[in-house]
Amino acid sequence: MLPTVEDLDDAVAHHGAPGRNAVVMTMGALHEGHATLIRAARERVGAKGFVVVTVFVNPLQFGAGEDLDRYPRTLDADLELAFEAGASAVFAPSVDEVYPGGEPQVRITAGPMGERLEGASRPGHFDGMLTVVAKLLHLTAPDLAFFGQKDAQQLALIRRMVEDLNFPVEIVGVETVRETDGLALSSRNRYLSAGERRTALALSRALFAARERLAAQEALRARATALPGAQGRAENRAEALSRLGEARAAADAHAVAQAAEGGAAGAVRAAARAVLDEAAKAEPPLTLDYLALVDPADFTEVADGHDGEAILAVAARVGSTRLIDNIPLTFGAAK
Ligand SMILES: Nc1ncnc2c1ncn2[C@@H]1O[C@H](COP(=O)(O)OP(=O)(O)OP(=O)(O)O)[C@@H](O)[C@H]1O
Ligand SMILES: CC(C)(CO)[C@@H](O)C(=O)[O-]
Ligand code: BAL
Repeated sequence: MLPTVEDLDDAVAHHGAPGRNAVVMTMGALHEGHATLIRAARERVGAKGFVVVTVFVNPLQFGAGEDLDRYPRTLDADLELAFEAGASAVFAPSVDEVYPGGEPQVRITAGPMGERLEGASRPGHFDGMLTVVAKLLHLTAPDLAFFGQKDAQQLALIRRMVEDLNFPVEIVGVETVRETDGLALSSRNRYLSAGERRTALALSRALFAARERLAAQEALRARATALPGAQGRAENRAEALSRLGEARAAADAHAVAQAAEGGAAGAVRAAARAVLDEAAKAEPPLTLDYLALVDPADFTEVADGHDGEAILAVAARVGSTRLIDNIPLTFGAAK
């Protein structure tokens, strides 16, 4: 375990493997999601590579009234999990070690993407996050840095910072790790009572319902497009289905028109919202912060006729715990 920058420098100088240095940054309270990141890093750099795991609860990215003080700190268990998963070293500095002059005067600004969704709910969060990520990239000097897609907007902003400011590092995204019932692993899940956890399952259920709705819309679209006389406008496809006398198809005519015209985005949002609306009536209830279907490049809301990649992202509060989740979706795959 390395508590100081000097220890870290020393370890990188003596044990670092040029071209095969990796970092996994965390705020501790490690779980299987973190272990997956560490394993992915070890796999990429090989047995002779050097994998540093950082454990640091960064005050800069917490707003007033957020959970900085109660954020779980479990260093002994973290060390065990990190080394078990393949870490070469764990850098776990104090706040004074990272910010010896107090809060930094100069910071990274996340820009417009950092003001949307998580940024709108947590003003200043992404500036604080990018500032510490920039510092930790300088201190650990990695060739590769691994981040989870569970924090999709964070990952997109880090990629953007690295591109915009020419950081010499490859950013690797790792798929979200979930419990068997769908709940995305998160250190903040520890705050949940059994009842709150039941309600919190609505986040992943909403995302999965949306994914299923999209698959159904895409299947309908493929079928409608393949019908004779169905070329051209969406209504032609709907009529072509009806002409065939298919009761189901006739009933679906509107959905076909919607799907063929690219109205799938609305249907996808509605499917997720229905699950979240139900959870808002549960005991304890879920309070929705946002549900958004966004372009992965800039996190702006996608238009109704969107084709290509999108991210469906959700944030909600259950009791005093705020949770986020998201899934990637591909629109127009059935063309
Ligand atoms: N379920 C998960 N699957 C994949 N990566 C994850 C998962 N949870 C966290 N990570 C990733 O681990 C890294 C460290 O995240 P962090 O320490 O904040 O954990 P967390 O569980 O997301 O905590 P929190 O509850 O505070 O959001 C980030 O890159 C994050 O995206
Ligand atoms: C990237 C990070 C370690 C920066 O503090 C944090 O935001 C996190 O754990 O996702
Ligand atoms: N996992 C993102 C870090 C945060 O919530 O502050």
